[in-house]
Amino acid sequence: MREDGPVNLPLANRAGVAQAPRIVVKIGSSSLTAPDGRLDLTVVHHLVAVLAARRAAGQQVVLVSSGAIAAGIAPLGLPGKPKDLATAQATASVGQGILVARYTEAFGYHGQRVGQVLLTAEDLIRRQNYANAQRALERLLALGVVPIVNENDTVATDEIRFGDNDRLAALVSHLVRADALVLLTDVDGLYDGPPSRPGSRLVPTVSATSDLAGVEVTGRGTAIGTGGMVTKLDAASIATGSGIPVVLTSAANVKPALAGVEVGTWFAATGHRKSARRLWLAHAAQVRGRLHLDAGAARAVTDGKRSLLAAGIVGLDGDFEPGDAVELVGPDGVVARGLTAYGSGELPAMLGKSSVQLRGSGSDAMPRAVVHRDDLAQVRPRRRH
Ligand SMILES: Nc1ncnc2c1ncn2[C@@H]1O[C@H](COP(=O)(O)OP(=O)(O)O)[C@@H](O)[C@H]1O
Ligand SMILES: N[C@@H](CCC(=O)OP(=O)(O)O)C(=O)O
Repeated sequence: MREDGPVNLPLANRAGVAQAPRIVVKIGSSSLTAPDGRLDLTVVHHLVAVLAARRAAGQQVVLVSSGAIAAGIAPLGLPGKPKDLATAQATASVGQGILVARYTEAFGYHGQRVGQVLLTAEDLIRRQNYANAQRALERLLALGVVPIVNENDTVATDEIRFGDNDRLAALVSHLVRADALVLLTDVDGLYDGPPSRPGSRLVPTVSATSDLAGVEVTGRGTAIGTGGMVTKLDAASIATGSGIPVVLTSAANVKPALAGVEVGTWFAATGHRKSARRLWLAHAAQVRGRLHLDAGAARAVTDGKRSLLAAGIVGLDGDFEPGDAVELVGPDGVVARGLTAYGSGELPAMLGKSSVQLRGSGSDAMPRAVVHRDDLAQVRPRRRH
C-alpha cells in the first residue's frame, strides 16, 4: 500500500501523465450517453481500448464511471432521467449492472479484468470504511484489475450524496494516491465562458486559483450530466490542493490526454498531500451543526490555524455530539469545518467564556479547545451551482 509519508513530487506537466505509475480516469454520464438516451457503446469501446493499452504498458488505472442512471433509463422504458430519489435509485440499480457488464466484456476482449467498487460518501467519512475501501482498491490494483468505481446510488440518501461523480473521483484519487486525475466530459476543456457562446476560448492551463478569475462556469450540464463545470472545478480544486494534477478534456480526447499530448485544460498541483482526515473534513464530512464565531476567532482558526476556544463562539445551531463534524461560521460565512469536542447540550453554557472562567465554573478541570487545530480543515469559499 502507498503509505502516508514522503511521496513523489507532483507531475510538472501533461507529458508526465504518460509515465505516471497510477492514474484515475473519470468519465461522465454526458459522454457515455448517445443522443437517443442509451448507453453509447462506441464510447465505451473506445475508452476501454485506450485504458487497456495503458494497463498493458504497465500503468495502473482506476476508472470512475458515471452512467448507471443513464444505462437504466431505456431498459425501464422511462422517458428521461428520473427526478425523484426512489426512481433514480431503482434506475441506477438496473443500469449499474448493465454498465459493469459492458465494461467486463470490453476489457475482457483485451484480456483484462475489472472489479466493481461502489462507494458512498460515508465510506470516505468514516475512518474504518475509508481504510477498507483503500485496502480493497490497493489489492485490486496489485492483482492487475481495473477497479470501476461509482457512487452507490441505490443506497445513497439525498442528504449525503455526492450526486455528481467529479468530487468522488477527486477523493478516490486521494484515496489511492494517484499521480494524476483525468476528467473526461463532453467538452474538450474548460472555456472562459459557456462553450456554446461564440467567442468563448479554451483555457489551456490553470496554475493557480487566480487563473480562474474571469472564467464563467455554470452548474448546468447536459440533460443527463450532473453539476456541469462547477463540480469539475470543485473536483480539480480538491485534487490539485492535495498535490494531484488534473487534465480536463473530452472523452474523444482520451488517447492523446493519456499519452501526455497538450489537449484540454491542465490544472497544476497547488498543494501537498493532506491527511485523509482533513480531506474528509473539508470535502466529504456530513455536518451536524454550526458554530458561529466572532471575527477574532474566525481569524484565529483561518490565518493563525489555531484551535477554537469557547470564548470566540457567539452561538450555535444543530443537534450534535462530541466528535461530530460541525461548520465554523465567521461574520462573512463558513470558514472551516472541524470535529467538536463538546456536544450541543453542554456548549451553550460555555459560550463566550474564557478558559479561566470555565475552569472556575468547575465543568472541566482543564477545559479543552472546542475544536482542536488538528481537527480543523479550512473551507475555501465554494462556487454556487
Ligand atoms: N466554462 C465552461 N467551460 C466548459 N464547459 C462548461 C462551462 N460552463 C458550463 N459548461 C458545461 O459543462 C458541461 C459538462 O458538465 P456535465 O454535463 O455535468 O458533464 P459530465 O456528465 O461529464 O459530468 C458541458 O456540456 C458544458 O456545456
Ligand atoms: N452515479 C451516477 C452519476 C451521476 C452523474 O450524472 O454524474 P456526472 O455525469 O459525472 O455528472 C450514475 O452513475 O448515474
